[in-house]
Amino acid sequence: MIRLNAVTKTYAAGSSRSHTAVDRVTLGITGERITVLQGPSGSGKTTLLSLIGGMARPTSGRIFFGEREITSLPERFLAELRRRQVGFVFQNYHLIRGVNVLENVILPALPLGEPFKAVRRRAEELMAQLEITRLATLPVQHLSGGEQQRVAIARALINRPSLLIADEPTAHLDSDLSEQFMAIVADLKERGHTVVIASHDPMVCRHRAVDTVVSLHDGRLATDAAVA
Ligand SMILES: Nc1ncnc2c1ncn2[C@@H]1O[C@H](COP(=O)(O)OP(=O)(O)OP(=O)(O)O)[C@@H](O)[C@H]1O
Repeated sequence: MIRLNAVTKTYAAGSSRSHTAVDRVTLGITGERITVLQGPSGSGKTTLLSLIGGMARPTSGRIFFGEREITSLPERFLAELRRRQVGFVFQNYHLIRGVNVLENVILPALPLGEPFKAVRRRAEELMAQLEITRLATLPVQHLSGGEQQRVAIARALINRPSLLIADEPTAHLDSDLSEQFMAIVADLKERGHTVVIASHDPMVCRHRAVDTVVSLHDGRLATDAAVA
């Protein structure tokens, strides 16, 4: 479903602060699978996720989303692709402060014009699965880190994205909720979605639903091992 061909991302290219975060990575992420990116802090996991999800452009190399090359698509097309096809769970959540939990979950669905009742029902189902129903009317800034993380997960799933990207999604969850997150993504996979997770969490890397673990070191791919 997603192919990266010799993709490099250099921040501040051409300046004295230039830093290559992703270095000539060639990677195929096939549909209906869960892929985990692992690697030490600073190895380029977040940068690689943002390239895969069309949030960042490579300095060189080519990226294909399905049959479509997205390497140099104009921003408005990339934004449309992200809105319709990609759900993101960011490391620091990116929730909208001053807006309650239910509204945060529902907001990404509004520009797509689906009947509000259907969106609300789906939001309520996701919130029940993630055990945040009782928080629905609270402003997000009143929540703990783990609660905010679960809101971010529900929000990422509201548009039923074909690709879910999650950056350290279990970092603030206890083991039960981490298992719950993995059960949700395993279910997404069964329903034909593709999931890419960056994680240090051994439970995530070894989870039975994970198909592929990709290791990054200094922006380079180290291994691409199938998980039994
Ligand atoms: N916007 C930026 N400008 C300059 N350098 C950056 C930028 N974003 C990331 N980097 C650098 O690129 C390298 C890779 O960062 P990245 O966040 O992709 O790593 P990571 O593996 O996700 O790390 P962590 O596990 O700590 O989140 C790091 O050395 C980081 O300092």
